[in-house]
Amino acid sequence: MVNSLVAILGKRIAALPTARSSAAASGYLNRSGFLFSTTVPNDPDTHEDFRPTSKVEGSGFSLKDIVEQDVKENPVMIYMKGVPDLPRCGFSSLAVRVLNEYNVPISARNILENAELKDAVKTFSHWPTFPQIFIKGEFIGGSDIILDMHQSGELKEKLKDIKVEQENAE
Ligand SMILES: N[C@@H](CCC(=O)N[C@@H](CS)C(=O)NCC(=O)O)C(=O)O
Ligand code: FES
Repeated sequence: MVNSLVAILGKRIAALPTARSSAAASGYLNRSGFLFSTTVPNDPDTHEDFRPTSKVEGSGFSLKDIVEQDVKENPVMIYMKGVPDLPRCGFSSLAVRVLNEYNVPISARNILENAELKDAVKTFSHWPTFPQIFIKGEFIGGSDIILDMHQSGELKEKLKDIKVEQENAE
């Protein structure tokens, strides 16, 4: 699905790459903070090529489609201020620190880089603030909720099978 969408969107989707990280794997983010595969080279020019539109230019895809794909394809997806290695807000930083307690890949987009993406995420989740965390396609909430779930043990339970998938993949 990712590959087919990338093929369809061509260069434009290159400006909306996805980033994956985990406590175990890093070196994943371009400067824009948009999500991209760890195998895609860091391209500092990428974000300058991005011109926000409700439809991704040259395709029938909207930013909502991108968000839908993000949360479907990435078991742990966080929309945040800044990037996991350099959060630009204490709330986003807290959420990343909590998620980094688990051995799971974290995919992220920096909503500070794109106001339309930010609005699209808010509309999609019906949640007004960031960070926003999705696990296995389910909207979880922000930093307060993820911290509560961490402390109660609920997060460990929710991420358990993601960890297993990772271990099996190795
Ligand atoms: N209590 C919230 C804290 C998050 C929060 O209040 N975020 C604010 C400040 S960073 C926000 O995203 N405001 C809306 C905006 O910046 O568009 C949580 O649990 O995530
Ligand atoms: S950017 Fe000010 S509280 Fe998050």
